[in-house]
Amino acid sequence: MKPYVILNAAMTLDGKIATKTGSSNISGEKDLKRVHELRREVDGIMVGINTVIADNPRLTVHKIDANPEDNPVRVVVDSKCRTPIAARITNKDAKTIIAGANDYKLEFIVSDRYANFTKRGIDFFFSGDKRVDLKDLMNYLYESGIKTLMLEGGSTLNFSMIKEGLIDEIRICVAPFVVGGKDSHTLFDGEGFDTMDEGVRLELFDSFKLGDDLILQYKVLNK
Ligand SMILES: NC(=O)C1=CN([C@@H]2O[C@H](COP(=O)(O)OP(=O)(O)OC[C@H]3O[C@@H](n4cnc5c(N)ncnc54)[C@H](O)[C@@H]3O)[C@@H](O)[C@H]2O)C=CC1
Ligand SMILES: Nc1nc(O)c(N)c(N[C@@H]2O[C@H](COP(=O)(O)O)[C@@H](O)[C@H]2O)n1
Repeated sequence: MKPYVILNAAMTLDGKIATKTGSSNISGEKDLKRVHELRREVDGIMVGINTVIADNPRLTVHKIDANPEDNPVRVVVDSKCRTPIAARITNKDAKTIIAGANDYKLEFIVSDRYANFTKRGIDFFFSGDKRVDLKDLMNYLYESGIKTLMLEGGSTLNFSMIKEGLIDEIRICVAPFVVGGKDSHTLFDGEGFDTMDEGVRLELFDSFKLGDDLILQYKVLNK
């Protein structure tokens, strides 16, 4: 079993979610409110470790009125358990689960870092050898009560999740500017598919303007 997974992201018209320097302020104010309403609705919110390092996100509901119990469980996909102890996702605002890979587990669980994390109430889940096994992780999250999960990037995790058939819905804010750059992050990076035929098919079910931005909402078809 797996949670219902909604990928939400903001990109420029040319498909970039961050520049090569990590600059990623893309959404307008109205879109950020939409994002936080979605955060309030879901049980969990998941990002890759590079997003934690680049953005130091809170991953809580903080741009609209909310109670602490509205915050989703925060999940970081972090094979080598590199999450900085001072990262905001380790604070007490919400529960946090760090998903690591088995090859790095033994060394990590005897470290002071592990003791510090567990003292802060952070939970760990290990699966896969060198990389987190995302199917296993989805099953674990579902069994832990996370029935709806918002995926908030970045590009590498987005691609692994869609390749594994784990994304059900995609909600994209397209902002009216371009930044270019072959080293910028796009909505899906990873290794990519070789041919267009292998591409994951989507069905647009809603689109609307929000402030200056355009919101596109798709169902994922061939999972
Ligand atoms: N505009 C937007 O909506 C958003 C933009 N971003 C941007 O995305 C950038 C970060 O993206 P990325 O560098 O691609 O990193 P990422 O955040 O996708 O993290 C990828 C890392 O996760 C780990 N990982 C472990 N198991 C994995 C698996 N099975 N599959 C994939 N990854 C696995 C690996 O260490 C991998 O390098 C940042 O600059 C951030 O600002 C991130 C979220 C939203
Ligand atoms: N929807 C959206 N629009 C943007 O313009 C963004 N840069 C992001 N980024 C995601 O939101 C995280 C920051 O969350 P907090 O406000 O700190 O809680 C960031 O890490 C990305 O996952 N999203």
